[in-house]
Amino acid sequence: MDKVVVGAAIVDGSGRLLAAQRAEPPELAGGWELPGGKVDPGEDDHTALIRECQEELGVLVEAGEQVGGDWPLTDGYVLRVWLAEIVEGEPEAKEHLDLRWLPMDELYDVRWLPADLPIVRAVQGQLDEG
Ligand SMILES: Nc1nc2c([nH]c(=O)n2[C@H]2C[C@H](O)[C@@H](COP(=O)(O)OP(=O)(O)OP(=O)(O)O)O2)c(=O)[nH]1
Repeated sequence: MDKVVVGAAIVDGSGRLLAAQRAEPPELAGGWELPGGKVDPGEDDHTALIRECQEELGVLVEAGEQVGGDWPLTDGYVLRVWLAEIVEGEPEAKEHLDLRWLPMDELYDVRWLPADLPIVRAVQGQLDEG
């Protein structure tokens, strides 16, 4: 079975998407991603999503619609992504190099990790649909 990474497409009240810049490993450092991480053994996806946002950003999020299905990553991992909004706290880069709130017309101004590009396009499409 595929191993699962969960990611949060966190959107604020102005329709901006939160992008986070990876600090490690060296081959991914500097690239931008959606906050999230690996689902622990025995943990469900939703719990992992909430936990990772708490650990990485110090915020409580509420998950909404899923964005697509299983997005392929390397090494037998898949990435599952949900739209999310912050219900408590201000995001801080606790584990990332930097954070940026990207308005929809600046979505591609950061160097997204390769796996994330189609996901960001899907997020944009889903937000456009309303
Ligand atoms: N969180 C996240 N990971 C992504 C994205 N795109 C992408 O290719 N990945 C890859 C990078 C990593 O190889 C893997 C996630 O691992 P991670 O290092 O964030 O997981 P983790 O926080 O649980 O940390 P660890 O247990 O490996 O220390 O998925 C994304 O948008 N968000």
